[in-house]
Amino acid sequence: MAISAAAAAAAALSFPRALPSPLQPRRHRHRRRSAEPPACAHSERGVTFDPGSAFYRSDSAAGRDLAVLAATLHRRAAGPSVPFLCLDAMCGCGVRALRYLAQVGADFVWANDASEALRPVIVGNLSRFERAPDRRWAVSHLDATRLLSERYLRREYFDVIDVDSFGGDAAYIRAALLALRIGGLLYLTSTDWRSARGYGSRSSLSSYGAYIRPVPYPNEVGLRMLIGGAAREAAILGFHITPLFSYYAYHGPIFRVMVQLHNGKQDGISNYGFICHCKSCGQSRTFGFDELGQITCGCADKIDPDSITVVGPLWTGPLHDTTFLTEMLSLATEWGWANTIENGVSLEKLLDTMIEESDSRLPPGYIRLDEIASRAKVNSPPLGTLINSLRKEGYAACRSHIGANAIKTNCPIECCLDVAQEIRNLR
Ligand SMILES: C[S@@+](CC[C@H](N)C(=O)[O-])C[C@H]1O[C@@H](n2cnc3c(N)ncnc32)[C@H](O)[C@@H]1O
Repeated sequence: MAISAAAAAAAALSFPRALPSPLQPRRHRHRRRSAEPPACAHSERGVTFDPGSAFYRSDSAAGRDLAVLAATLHRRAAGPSVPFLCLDAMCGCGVRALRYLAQVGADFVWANDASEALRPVIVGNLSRFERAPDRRWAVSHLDATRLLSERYLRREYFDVIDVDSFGGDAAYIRAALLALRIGGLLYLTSTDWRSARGYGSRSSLSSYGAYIRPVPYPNEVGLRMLIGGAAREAAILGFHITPLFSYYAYHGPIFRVMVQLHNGKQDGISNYGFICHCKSCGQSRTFGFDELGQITCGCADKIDPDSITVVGPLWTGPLHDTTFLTEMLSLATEWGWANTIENGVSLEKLLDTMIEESDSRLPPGYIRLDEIASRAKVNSPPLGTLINSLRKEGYAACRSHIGANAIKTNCPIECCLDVAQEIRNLR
């Protein structure tokens, strides 16, 4: 493919020249903003921009809020001595790049989108916020893999890399991990719901190395497939990752995971294995690689091989980091973002549910109330009552931010059905 003059110029950019001094992050005293936002401006948490002709979904604002909160916490933890660098690898109109600049206070933000036609929109949005000579941003129009690989070869690493492609991000994970600083955050997005729901088992196998078949909690499987793909790529490179949060949004639908990169290969990959769901009894279990030959269900119908569905390998550990999410909620509260409802999402409610889901005692998957009701042959028990009853019995139980009318619990299914029947008998 011919390289345009703009692409060649962007490829030649590097941090030391783009930053005033690589060792002295600027204090951002001279921000220039236009007094008048354009007539067609959109706004997210007070930051105005023009989506122009770019692909832009206002519904995805909550996903961007979560990224900004996480990046800000990471920036605070990194301290001011090292420049904080963000890459929005597929920026569309540049809304994420803009928010990393304006809200995270990054020292430098690189906004890239393969489409050169978007240049006026991206540059317009960023330069309305900050113009030369003080500007802390650069715009390029390269294929994301090429940009990430070039930064890696120049040993110029980012603290946050945001990859928001159409479809799945699998093709970019390895290059993104290479261009990330150790300890840095990688925000991955997938809209590949066909793979997550098991309608494209061969496609999920080639993209994420996971053979996915339909199970009753496909959207959680979609998140676990994405984290598992990142865990496998990190292991290949001699690193490992941990998920800070995982977020499924109904619109799209969209799967987003924020993972942190750590140095050092683990012995094998922790929390990486298989989920087995039994259609006969409704129970799910996880299995590691060394239990592969023993995958079965303890229920009476185990003789029916068709009743068992195995998916994986994928991430079988917690979907989120409790401490990190708790800090995100505090920051959202500090900034006044927590108790507002934007595009139908309350960040407080969402983060509260995610914090509950992060309990390490909870296994993968969730059970829908209608399934409990039909197996227990009772009317659907109220969600809150069922959760409280299970907790009283000593089990971990909570709502799922993924399945609206479902619970996550470590209570075995038969016991869960007994509890549901007791609730109904008491009414
Ligand atoms: C889902 S949109 C990005 C939306 C944007 N991140 C937001 O939050 O509004 C995906 C963008 O990726 C760009 N794109 C697709 N493939 C790319 C590639 N290989 N490298 C760089 N950009 C790419 C498209 O031009 C498109 O603007």
